[in-house]
Amino acid sequence: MMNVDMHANRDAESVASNMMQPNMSGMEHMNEHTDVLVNVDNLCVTIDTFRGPLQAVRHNSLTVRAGEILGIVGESGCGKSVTANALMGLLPLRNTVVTADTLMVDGHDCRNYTESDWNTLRSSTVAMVFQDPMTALNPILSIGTQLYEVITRTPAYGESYDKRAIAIDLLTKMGISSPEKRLKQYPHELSGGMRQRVVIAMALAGKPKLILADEPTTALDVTTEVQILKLLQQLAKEEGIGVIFISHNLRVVAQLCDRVMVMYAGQCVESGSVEDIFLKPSHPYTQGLLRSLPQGKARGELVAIEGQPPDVYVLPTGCAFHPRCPDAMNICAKEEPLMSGQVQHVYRCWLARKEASL
Ligand SMILES: Nc1ncnc2c1ncn2[C@@H]1O[C@H](COP(=O)(O)OP(=O)(O)OP(=O)(O)O)[C@@H](O)[C@H]1O
Repeated sequence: MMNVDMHANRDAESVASNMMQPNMSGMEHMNEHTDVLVNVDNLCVTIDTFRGPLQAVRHNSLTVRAGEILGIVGESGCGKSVTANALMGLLPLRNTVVTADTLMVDGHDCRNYTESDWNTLRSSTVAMVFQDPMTALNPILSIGTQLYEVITRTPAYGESYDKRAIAIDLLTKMGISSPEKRLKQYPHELSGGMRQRVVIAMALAGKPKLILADEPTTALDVTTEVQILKLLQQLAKEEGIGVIFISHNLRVVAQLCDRVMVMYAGQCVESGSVEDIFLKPSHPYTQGLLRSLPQGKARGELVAIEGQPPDVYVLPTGCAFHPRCPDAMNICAKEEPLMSGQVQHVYRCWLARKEASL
C-alpha cells in the first residue's frame, strides 16, 4: 500500500512516486480482464419526497470492467449511494424514477427491469458489502447456516458439492482463523473486522461478478481497514471481480481504486484513472477536496472548501459548484458546463473551454 501524500495539482510532481505503485498494478490486471460489467450512460434518478421531486442523480455515466475497482467520492448527500443503488436495482420503485440512455449490467439491458428481474440479476451477478456488517448478517443464525444458505441457492456450484468445504475454503480465503469453529459461531461472537470478513465471504459465496462496497471499512479500526482493503484488491485482481467502492475517505480511494469518479450535487464532475484524479485534478472541486487533506511529511496548511453543498431541491443555476468555486467566471452562474477532456479523464467545468481557447 502506498503512503498517500497529496495536495492539489500544484504538488503533483512531489507525490507522483508515492502514487504510482498501486495504480500500475491495477493497470496490469485491467489488461487481463477487460470485459465491461457495468455500462451506464446519462443516468438520472428523481426521488419523490414530501418536499417535492429531488434530483438525486443527474446525467451520470460510468463503466466498470471485470477486475477493476471504481471509487465514487464526494461530500455527504452528493448521490454516491443512489448512483450505485440504481445499478443494483436497490432503489424503491414506488417513489423513484430512474432513467438512462444505457443501463447495462453484465450484458443485460436493465432499463425497465421489474423487481423480480433485479432479484434474479442480483442473485446471479452482484453482491453488496455495506458499512455495518450486522445489517447483512442474521443475528440468530450461525455463520455456517448463513453461508450454506447462499451456497445452496447459487446455481454455479452445480448438482453435487460439499457446502461445508466451500464455506471453510471461503472463510480461509478471507483470512479467518479456525474456520471450522467460526461456522458454529453467531455474529455477536465475532469482532467487527471478523464480521465484515464473513460478510465478504458471504458475498463471494454467491460467485458475484460485481461487488458494491458502500463505506465497507468506515466502522473498522485502521489495521482491520487495511486488511479488508487488501482483501478487496486481491478479489478484484485474482478473481476478476469488478468493485464499486463508495467512500468519503480519499486516502483509502487512492490506495485501493483503479479509477475514480468525483461527484458533486448529484453529478459526476470529474472522472479518470486514480493518477489523473490525484496527480492532475482538473475540476476546482476535486482540487479543493485534495487540498483539504492533511499532508504527510510536509504538514502544509489544510484548506477546507468554503461554503456548504447546495440544497438539492434548489440547485444553483449554471454549474452547481460555482457559488463555492475559487475560479468561477461569469458564465459559470449562467450555463451548466458539459463534460470535457480526454475519454479516460473528463471533467465538467467551463475552465476547460477557457483553457482550450488560450
Ligand atoms: N429514499 C430516499 N428518500 C428521499 N431522499 C433520498 C432517499 N435516498 C437518498 N435521498 C437523497 O438523495 C440525495 C443523495 O443521497 P445519497 O445517499 O446518494 O448520498 P451520498 O453521497 O451517498 O451521501 P453519504 O455519503 O452521506 O452516504 C441526498 O440528498 C439524500 O438525502
